[in-house]
Amino acid sequence: MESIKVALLGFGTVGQGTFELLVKNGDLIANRVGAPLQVTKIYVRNKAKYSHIALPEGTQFVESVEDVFTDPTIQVVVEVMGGTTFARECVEKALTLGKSVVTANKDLLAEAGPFLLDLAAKHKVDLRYEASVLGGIPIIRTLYESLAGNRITEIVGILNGTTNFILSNMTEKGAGYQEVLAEAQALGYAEADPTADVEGLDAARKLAILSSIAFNRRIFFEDVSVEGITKIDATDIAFGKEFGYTIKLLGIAKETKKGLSLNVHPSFISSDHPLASVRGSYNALYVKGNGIDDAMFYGRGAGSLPTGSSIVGDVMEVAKNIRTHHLGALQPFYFSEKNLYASGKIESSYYIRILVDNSTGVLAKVATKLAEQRISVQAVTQRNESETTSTIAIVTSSCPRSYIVNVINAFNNLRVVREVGSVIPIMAD
Ligand SMILES: NC(=O)C1=CN([C@@H]2O[C@H](COP(=O)(O)OP(=O)(O)OC[C@H]3O[C@@H](n4cnc5c(N)ncnc54)[C@H](OP(=O)(O)O)[C@@H]3O)[C@@H](O)[C@H]2O)C=CC1
Ligand SMILES: N[C@@H](CC=O)C(=O)O
Repeated sequence: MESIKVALLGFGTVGQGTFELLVKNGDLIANRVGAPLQVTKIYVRNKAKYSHIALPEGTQFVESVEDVFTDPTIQVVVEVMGGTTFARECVEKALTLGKSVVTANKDLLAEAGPFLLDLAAKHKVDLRYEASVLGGIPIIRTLYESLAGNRITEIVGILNGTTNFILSNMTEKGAGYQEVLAEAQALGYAEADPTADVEGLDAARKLAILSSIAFNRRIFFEDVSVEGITKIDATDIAFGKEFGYTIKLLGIAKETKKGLSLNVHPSFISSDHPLASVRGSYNALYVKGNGIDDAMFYGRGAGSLPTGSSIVGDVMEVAKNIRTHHLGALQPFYFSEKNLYASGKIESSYYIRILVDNSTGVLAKVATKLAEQRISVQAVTQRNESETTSTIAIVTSSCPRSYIVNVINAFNNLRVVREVGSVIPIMAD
């Protein structure tokens, strides 16, 4: 039986996980596809870097990407380099040459996904990207196919493994931010530039990709309002625990009467909420649909083999389509013209932390400012920091974000307030 030839572009964490699975599960994969899959070429910039790796017969490293494009036997190109410039050139070229593409590149998908999907359809080839969102959790195809009969109203998720690993370790072990970030990098969870993880950009890209499918719109990274975890510190985590909350970086896309709102920001959630128990590099997505009601998808959101698992699943689907002449059958369905509601205008309860002078009546002054903005308080706690200062942590009732912006301005003008620290939305159960 003739094998289906595959090329890898890039051989880092994900490239190596993909290759390992294709080799070690080769028999099983061949049986399931109906033909063996063979990686014949792996494009890398510098072969010498990989000289310690013994490749099986029939697989070679190449240092020119043209060796892949000019090889007519290669039908599937797996792009696992990352970035949006060279990677985009390669993906466009492969599709235009009639080669199907599988990629894990959320940066590229969130920037140009709709364009690339149209290009794939035009050239009657497949573009698959399961690995671009939630690592090993099969969510793209689930939304695309299994949940296609639902009108989806909301998706809420922990979409980034690195930040979840950092926040879990800070919460459970009292670990320091920098130390845990370095560990996440060593484990292969973080992006080449981890700013994308900790500033929430990676989660925002994933939310754009998921929302495009769930809400049938062309949604891009720029449509998402983003805030990362860099301002969260141990004090907030400790106060959160006192109030019964756990901190998570959430991606939330919600249909409202005014349109779709898309937000990524740190959020307190009740410690009893199922998302609170999603720890370490695990990710999860909550989906609300008018048929399924609520469903939660959970698993490893990053790492070599989990992400490789999603890539291999996609390569197998493409290979089956090659065998059955069904390439290009999976068309994107962008048909909704609904407006985006200004993201960032989140109505919810909020946690506010302020540093104040230890003067008489300080709590009453703070309460007056809250009342003036029509904000009612659910809980409040005060902790002495020194002889002259203390921290006040407040949990408000649900109110529009604009009320919170106003009260923060008012606090900043209050002489007894030394500093307004964190302001964190609290997700309703
Ligand atoms: N790590 C993870 O858990 C996940 C990653 N992803 C995505 O998968 C993709 C790859 O990530 P990951 O494997 O972690 O990244 P790595 O940095 O580990 O690997 C990237 C590989 O691509 C190569 N590469 C980068 N740029 C070029 C280029 N211009 N020409 C040739 N080779 C290039 C690198 O080569 P060199 O060694 O020469 O730099 C390296 O081999 C990214 O899009 C990432 O966002 C998606 C889900 C999970
Ligand atoms: N850096 C990403 C990798 C997977 O997408 C993450 O931490 O989730």
